[in-house]
Amino acid sequence: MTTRADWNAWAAGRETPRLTDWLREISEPDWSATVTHPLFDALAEGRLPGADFAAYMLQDYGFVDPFTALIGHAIGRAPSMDDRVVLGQFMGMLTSDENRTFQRTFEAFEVPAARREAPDYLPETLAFRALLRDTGDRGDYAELLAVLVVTEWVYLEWALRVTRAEGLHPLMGEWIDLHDNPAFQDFVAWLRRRLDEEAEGLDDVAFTRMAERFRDTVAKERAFHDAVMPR
Ligand SMILES: Cc1ncc(CO)c(N)n1
Repeated sequence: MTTRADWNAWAAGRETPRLTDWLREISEPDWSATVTHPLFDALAEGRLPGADFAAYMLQDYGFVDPFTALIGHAIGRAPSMDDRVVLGQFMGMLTSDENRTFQRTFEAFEVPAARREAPDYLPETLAFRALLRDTGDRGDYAELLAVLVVTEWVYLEWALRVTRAEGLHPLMGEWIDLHDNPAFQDFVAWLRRRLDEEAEGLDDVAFTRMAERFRDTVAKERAFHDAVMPR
């Protein structure tokens, strides 16, 4: 399912095959389950209680920490200054605007300092953190890109998909804005293009490792959002 031969067979039957389209397809049904997750509809339609939004954001901040480190690894392992510039600019946004959205959310919904400092991470959050750390420590550049393509493309897709309620809480609106704005769309397009390119030069073992990493990341996305969905 994840070999270069599988990809070649898939590509042979298509006019304009893209590696990242194939990766997405072999990651079903988890991909679509994440993009269409009811958590995002509840959030956008103003049906997610503030305390549940804050609880989700607290778990997600546990994602963002090793995710930021992973981008650092990607900047270090990138083959060119061009790539470092794009990744560095994304890192800048993440550690300024996005980081402040988290801080303001914790303040607005009165997450106690003790919970912010020592969050009770769900098993699914811990599993995602472990994947991000492992990829950051051991992954080659294509694997790092695979994780980035999943995490950012999935967020772009749900953010473009949802319908916002009028009078939505500004912080929930901000969370959507961070993931559907034109600069973010450009970044996701760049990530996809770079992974499409980098995969061409991989040997068979590295290719499968990259594709497995992509599928595993999608599975982690689905499990994380299932776990943070209030029931
Ligand atoms: C779990 C998760 N995946 C992706 C993103 C987007 O970076 C996020 N904030 N959280």
